[in-house]
Amino acid sequence: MQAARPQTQAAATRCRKATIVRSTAAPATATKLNTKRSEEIFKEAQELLPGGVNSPVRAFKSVGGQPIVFDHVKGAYCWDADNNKYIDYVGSWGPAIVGHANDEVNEALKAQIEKGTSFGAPCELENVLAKMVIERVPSVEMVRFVNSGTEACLSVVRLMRAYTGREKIIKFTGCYHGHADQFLVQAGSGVLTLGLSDSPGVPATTAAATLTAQYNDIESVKALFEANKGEIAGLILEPVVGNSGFIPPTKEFLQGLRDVCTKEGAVLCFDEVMTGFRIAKGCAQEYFGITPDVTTMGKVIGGGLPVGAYGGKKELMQMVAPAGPMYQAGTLSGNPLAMVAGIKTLEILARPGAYEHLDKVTKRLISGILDAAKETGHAMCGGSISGMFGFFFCEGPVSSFEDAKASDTAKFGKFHRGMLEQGVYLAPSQFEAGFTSLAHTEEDIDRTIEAARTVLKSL
Ligand SMILES: Cc1ncc(COP(=O)(O)O)c(C=O)c1O
Ligand SMILES: N[C@H](C=O)CCC(=O)O
Repeated sequence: MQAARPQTQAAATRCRKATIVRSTAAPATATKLNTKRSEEIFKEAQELLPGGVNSPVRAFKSVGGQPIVFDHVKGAYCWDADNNKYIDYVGSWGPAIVGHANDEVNEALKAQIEKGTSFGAPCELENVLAKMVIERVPSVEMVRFVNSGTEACLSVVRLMRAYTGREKIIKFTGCYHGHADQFLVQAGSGVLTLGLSDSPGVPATTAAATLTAQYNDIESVKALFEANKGEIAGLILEPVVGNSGFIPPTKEFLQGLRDVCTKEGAVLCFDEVMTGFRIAKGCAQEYFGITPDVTTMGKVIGGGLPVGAYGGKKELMQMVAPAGPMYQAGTLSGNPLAMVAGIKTLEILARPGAYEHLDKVTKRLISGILDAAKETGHAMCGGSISGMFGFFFCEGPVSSFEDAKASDTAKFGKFHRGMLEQGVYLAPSQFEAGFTSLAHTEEDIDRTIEAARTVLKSL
C-alpha cells in the first residue's frame, strides 16, 4: 500500500509541465481479467438491445474491449457478473454521491415501497424535496420535478421560448444537455465519444435554431447575440463541463454570460444535472457566486432513482401549466420513491464535513494520478472541484471542447483497460468526467493512484 501523498498545488498548473514520452512498453494486459459471464451476457444483449445497451457510452466503443456487466454495487465499489470487484469512479454517472446502495437511502426506500411506488397524485414528499432545493439553490424559487435530466433541459428550453417569445438558443460545443432534438448539435458525452457531430432524425429547422459558441470564450457568445439581435431566447451551459471530460469555467466567463444575458433580455440556464449538489451544497452557482435565471437538475437529486427537475424565479416558473400556459407533464413525475431517495441523499449531504470529504479525497486522487503521469513521462493534465474530476492525455490546459479533442484518446483507451485489470472502474470515454462519493476512503484513493502508476509505467 502506498503511503499517503501530500496534496500539491493545482493540478492544472502541473499538467503544463509534463513532457510527452512515447513508450514502446507493452500495454497493461498482463493480469487478464476473467470476464466470461460479462461476455456471455453482453453477447445476448446485442441481439436484444441496440448495441447491447440502453445508453451508448456504456458500450465501451471508444476504449475498446467488451463492457463490464454489473451484478451489484455497494459503497465505493461495484462487482461484475464474474464477481470481479472494482473501485468505482462512475457512480452511476453521478447519482451515487453518498455511496452505492447507501443503508439510510435503502431503509427510506423500503419504508416507502410499503406505502406505494407511484401515486400520479400530489404527495407531501414533493413539498419536502422542493423546499430542500429552494433553500439550497440560489436561483430557485419554484421547482417542477420530471423524470430525467433530458426532460428537465428540454422543458427549460420551452420555458425560455415561452417567456421571451423568441426561438433561438445558444449552447456550447461539447456540452451535453440530454438527447432532445435541440441539443444534438455539436454535443458532448456519447455523441462526442462516438464521433457523431449531430444525429439523423433531428429536423434541420430545429438544429438551425440552436447556435453554438466556444466554452470559456465570451467573445464567441457576444458575436452570436450581435448577429441574432432580439432573436435569442436563452443560453444553456454546463457550469462546469463534464461531458467533454472535466473542464472548469473561469469566473469571468460565467460573469460575462450573466451580464450579456441580462443586457440582451435572454434567459440564462445553468444545466446542473451533473454539478447540482455535487460541486457544493448550493450547486455550481453557489460555488462560483453567479446566479442564473433557471436551473436544471437530475442525478444526485434522485439519489439513484430516475428523476430530473427544473426551477427558477417565480416570475418564470409561473408560466408552467397549470399555473401558466406552457405545457409540460409526466405520469411518473414527483414519483414517491424518487422523492424519498432524493430527500435522504440531500439530508446526508447537508451533514458537517460532507463536501470537505469529497473535496479532500478527489484532490488527493487527481494530484496522485498527475504525479504518477509526471514520474512515468506521460503528458497529462487535469483537475477537480469537490467530487468531480477529470484528466486528459495532453499537455493542457484544456479550457474548451476544441482543446479536449487534441488529447490522446488511444492512450486513454489503453489506460482504461489497464485500470480495469487493476480493479478500478473509470468512465469508458476520455470525454466523461469522473465522480467520487462519501464512501471513497483515502485507502481507496491510494490504491487507485498505485494502480495508475503501474498502468502508466506499462504504456
Ligand atoms: C449536464 C447534463 N445535462 C443533461 C443530462 C441528461 O440527463 P439524463 O441522462 O438523465 O437524461 C446529462 C446526463 O446525461 C448531463 O450530464
Ligand atoms: N455523460 C452522460 C451523462 O452525464 C453519461 C450517461 C449516459 O449518457 O448514459
